[in-house]
Amino acid sequence: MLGRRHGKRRRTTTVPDSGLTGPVDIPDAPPQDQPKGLRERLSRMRTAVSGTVRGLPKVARLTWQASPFLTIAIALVTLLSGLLPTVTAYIAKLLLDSVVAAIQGHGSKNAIVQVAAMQFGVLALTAISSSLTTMAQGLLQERMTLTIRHQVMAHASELHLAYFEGSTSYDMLRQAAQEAPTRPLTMMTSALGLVRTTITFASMIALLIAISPLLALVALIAPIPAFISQSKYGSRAFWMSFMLSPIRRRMDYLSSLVTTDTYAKETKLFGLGPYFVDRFRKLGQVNYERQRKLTVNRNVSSTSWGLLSTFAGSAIALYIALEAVGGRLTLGDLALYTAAATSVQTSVSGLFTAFSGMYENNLYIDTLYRFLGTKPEIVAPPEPRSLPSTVEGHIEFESVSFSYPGSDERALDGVSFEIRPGETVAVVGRNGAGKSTLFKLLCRLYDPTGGRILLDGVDIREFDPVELRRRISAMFQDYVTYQGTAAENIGLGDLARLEDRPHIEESARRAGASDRIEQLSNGYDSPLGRWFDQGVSLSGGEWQKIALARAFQREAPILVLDEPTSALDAQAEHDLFSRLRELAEGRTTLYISHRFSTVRQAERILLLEHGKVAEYGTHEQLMAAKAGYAELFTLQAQAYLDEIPG
Ligand SMILES: Nc1ncnc2c1ncn2[C@@H]1O[C@H](COP(=O)(O)OP(=O)(O)OP(=O)(O)O)[C@@H](O)[C@H]1O
Repeated sequence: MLGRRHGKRRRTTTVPDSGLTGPVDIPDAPPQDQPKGLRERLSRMRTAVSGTVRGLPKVARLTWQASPFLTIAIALVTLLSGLLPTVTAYIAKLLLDSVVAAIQGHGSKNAIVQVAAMQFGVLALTAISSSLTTMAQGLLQERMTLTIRHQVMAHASELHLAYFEGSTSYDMLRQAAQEAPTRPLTMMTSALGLVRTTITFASMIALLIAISPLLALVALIAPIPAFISQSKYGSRAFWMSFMLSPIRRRMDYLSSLVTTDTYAKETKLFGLGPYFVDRFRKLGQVNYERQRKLTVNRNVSSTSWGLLSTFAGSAIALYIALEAVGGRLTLGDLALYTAAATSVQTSVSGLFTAFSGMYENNLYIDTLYRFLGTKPEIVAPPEPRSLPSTVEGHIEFESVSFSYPGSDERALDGVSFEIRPGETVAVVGRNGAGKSTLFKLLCRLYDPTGGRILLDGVDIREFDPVELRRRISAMFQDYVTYQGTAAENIGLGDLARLEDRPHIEESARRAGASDRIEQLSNGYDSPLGRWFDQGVSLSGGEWQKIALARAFQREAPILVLDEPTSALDAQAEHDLFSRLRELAEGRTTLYISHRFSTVRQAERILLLEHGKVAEYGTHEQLMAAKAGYAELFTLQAQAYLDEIPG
């Protein structure tokens, strides 16, 4: 599954899908994707700004939902800390001026002490506000992560199966679950950082204007070259990260092939380890080279342009120094300007960094909201029909067709048949004939693209899907092996009886799992799976019996089993089918099997071929018809009979 998904994601690049073979490089950015001139860069920036600004209210709402108190605290502290650098610089100027005045004999020590006390106050406030910010951010992060993970889980549990099976939506879900929980706070912090820097910036400029409007203007203009270079490389960095993400994904995949227990057996068997490691190394090298070029270019460029700004700053500092010597400005003004010019310069680059961080985080948050905005496709109708607790189990398929989302092929094509209440039907057919699909439609994991399915004469879409599924006990081919105790593994089949031990033991007995469970050191309380220190590793067949027991745990009027004995030994299979008669008593039962010895025990047999019903009837009828079923049956029987002497 993992492999298939990784494959599908990579259509946008020229690299072969899986990354397991082929060139280990990524193409250069196509020219149309790189902004050409300053105007285009500015227009891109405008789009980015408006998108990001639109994202802000959502983030603010999320933060507020997580904790109104902490949100207010962070906002207040941010506003305060935006003013502090300006106040600090201004106090430094006052201190210097009062020292000079005292030296020149027309000031008092008292004034110096007063300014020094003020300076202490501001510095203390700076320290307190910074530690308050750290604390509030830490707490808010915890609460927001919890809130968002909770929302993602709750929403994912509502979504239809098809959502989980598409590669694009899978990507979205993965991002929403893994990346998004930390992003809103980072975005909020960046936004507040932006506000703080803007306040510092504006107040510094105001201070400078008070000294000299010309100086304020120069201080504003000086950082522009650095800003332009930042913007150029900033957008390249986004682009690069987009281009590199397929490479990173492939690296993750290769790494998981070598480090995950489920793959380890085969990796060793085929001697694939060194090959995968080598591919990983080569991809890593490409990744690093691209990053290195960008990082070096970005830094060389921003340093050179930055030097220009530094030069302008120094020239003005010199001008002020000369003005101070001439007595037109004070020494304090000189100190203030130097502090302000530096601060304005760092503010400009701070503004950019904060904004580019916000832009990136907003992309993740956008994904989160797109995910949370995805509507579940299989929902209850506005006024669902009520289902009696004991449905009869009369099932009818009426010209049912179905294609999987994104596929043109019909997995089911005009399928019509009827199962009488309490009847047992075996569904047979070659691989890919549509058997499992039929079961998925019956459980309403998908809706037919054509035709309808009736339960006791009512279209199943008229029921609440949750209610409908309560009437069905099912086991699919790819059943889950829960990392939990044996009792939990079975109990999860019916939440209402999760802790009903006698019932769980009875379900295990029905599935033929009880003997093995009772042998375990802690019986039903033994942990199964490798997550536990003393977890028991069961064999494939033993796990299948547990999964069967889980299906039997729910005593529903319809029983649906997809290859229930594929991993069972001959004896266990025989025992199960002997018991199935008793288990199927009074229930409509459908099972898929490739073993004709078990298939013939069903009351009726449905043969599917290429998504269509080819034959439907009793074993005797289908054998007498001497068509597809008879052929398959004879083929399998022959293989055994040939071996029987005489
Ligand atoms: N999740 C899916 N998305 C897209 N196509 C699918 C999906 N699951 C199955 N298919 C396609 O639908 C067709 C029918 O598959 P289905 O699983 O119903 O076959 P089956 O008869 O149960 O086969 P098998 O005996 O191998 O279990 C196949 O061609 C398969 O490729």
